[in-house]
Amino acid sequence: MASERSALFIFFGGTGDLAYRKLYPSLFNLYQKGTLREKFAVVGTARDKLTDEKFREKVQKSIGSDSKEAEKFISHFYYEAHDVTDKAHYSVLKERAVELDKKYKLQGNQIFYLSMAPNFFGTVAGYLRSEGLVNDKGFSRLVIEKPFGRDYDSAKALNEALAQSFDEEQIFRIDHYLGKEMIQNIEALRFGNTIIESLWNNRYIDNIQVTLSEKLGVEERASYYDKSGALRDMVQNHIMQIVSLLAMEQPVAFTDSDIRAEKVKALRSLRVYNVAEAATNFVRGQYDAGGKINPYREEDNVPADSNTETFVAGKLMFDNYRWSGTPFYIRTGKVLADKFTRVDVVFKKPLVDIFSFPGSSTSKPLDTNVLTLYIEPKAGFALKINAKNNDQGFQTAPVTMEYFVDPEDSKKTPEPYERLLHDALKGDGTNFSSWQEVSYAWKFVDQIRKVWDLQQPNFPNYTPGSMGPAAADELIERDHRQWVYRLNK
Ligand SMILES: NC(=O)C1=CN([C@@H]2O[C@H](COP(=O)(O)OP(=O)(O)OC[C@H]3O[C@@H](n4cnc5c(N)ncnc54)[C@H](OP(=O)(O)O)[C@@H]3O)[C@@H](O)[C@H]2O)C=CC1
Ligand SMILES: O=C1O[C@H](COP(=O)(O)O)[C@@H](O)[C@H](O)[C@H]1O
Repeated sequence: MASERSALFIFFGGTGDLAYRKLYPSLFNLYQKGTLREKFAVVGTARDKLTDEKFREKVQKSIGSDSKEAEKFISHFYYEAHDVTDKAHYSVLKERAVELDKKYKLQGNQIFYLSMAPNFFGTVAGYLRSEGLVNDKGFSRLVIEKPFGRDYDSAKALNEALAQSFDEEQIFRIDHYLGKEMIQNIEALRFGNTIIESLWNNRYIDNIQVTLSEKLGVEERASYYDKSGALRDMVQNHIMQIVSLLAMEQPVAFTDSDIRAEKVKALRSLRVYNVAEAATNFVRGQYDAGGKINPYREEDNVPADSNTETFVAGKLMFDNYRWSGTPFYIRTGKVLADKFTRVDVVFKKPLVDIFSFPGSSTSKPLDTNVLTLYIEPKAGFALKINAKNNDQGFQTAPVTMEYFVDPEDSKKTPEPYERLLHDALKGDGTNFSSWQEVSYAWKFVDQIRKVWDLQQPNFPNYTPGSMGPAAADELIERDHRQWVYRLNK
């Protein structure tokens, strides 16, 4: 059993899709594992008028269990109809908080989870402080969903608003990719293995490829997505976080402040493109019709002339000693060939290939060594190396050494939101984005956006089930390279 933690959770947006689909089931997992037991309470808030009983019924449905344990868990849930813009009503929340703190012996510990439209984040944070909900008896932490702004300026304004009420150590900016098992494994793999970290630089690595591929379209989130696009939705946060973990130097210690410091240093050395560079190094796409899929422009809540990108590919360059000259290629998109996330680390070939030489028929040229980190759906690593084939003669052939997490063990792997809620309870910010990380990521992404906003895209330009527009292949082929994951044409 895990050690028990005590806290009051107040969810703003407590009746929303994310709360029911991810947050309450994650809390239930923490309950089953003993992190939450007796000393916790949850207040769900939204404008809808629900009784505690009705809310508990909905939570029970969301956790998909009516066991005795589930019943006990749900008895810790309460509901308060609350419009976050109604300043006067925060006193009602405060009364509830005080009452529940006493009832469950919560020692003043509070987690305020903002799971609602981001335009409310500043308002809620301000009223939590001004109306006296934030106390200094225990801890008061603010967990914030994405998106954190829509460009650097709006993110900065939001951060300044939050900073008036909460210190940086109290703010936990969610990036659910940081809660994924194999993303967390990047640090273990790099800093736990001399054979990997000693080669982890521009002398041995030719390029790194990060692919976040989605099979589904925008589904019911189109009204949000159409104002965001893939660059803001996936690149500014998830991809920039993955890239910074891949690029950073070894932290002094495995602590949140040391890791964040190294990620920030890496992001500071990321080359921020000028207009011409941004136009050359980034491509965008929007899906057309294909199979049973309608074109993006015909999705519900998408304008018929939408120029929102549903695909991005780009090349990132770090100007530092470790990475100078080694590109990081990234891509992400909706309705692509499959749902998966992977990182391919492509090593340089030996300077001299003694097994094949012009005119020789003895061996094919050596293949490239590739280390693939499979993030999802399968979790593991594979290393492609050259070996002698099993023959009388002497020919080399690529073979793969691989490790995959056993599917049975995978089922026990905590969901990202479970890990992140657990970390927030512990006060561990390692797997949350710091303001500095967010700000450098926006500064980089803003330059791409600036160029794209000036030019009309030629949309739609890719077929569902493909790996994006032809321009994504051209981007990498121009450098005489190829995507490691590609479809047979
Ligand atoms: N859903 C998802 O898969 C993901 C969501 N996110 C982020 O999580 C956050 C929540 O998303 P999601 O759950 O999908 O959103 P929903 O639209 O499903 O839920 C919004 C919630 O906010 C409440 N709300 C809206 N206006 C007010 C108000 N003035 N006062 C009080 N409550 C209000 C709504 O209830 P009511 O209308 O009754 O007030 C509802 O509970 C967003 O920031 C989103 O970007 C991030 C990643 C994935
Ligand atoms: O943050 C987001 O992520 C999801 C993809 O997450 P995953 O864990 O399923 O890979 C994406 O669909 C969504 O558009 C975006 O907002």
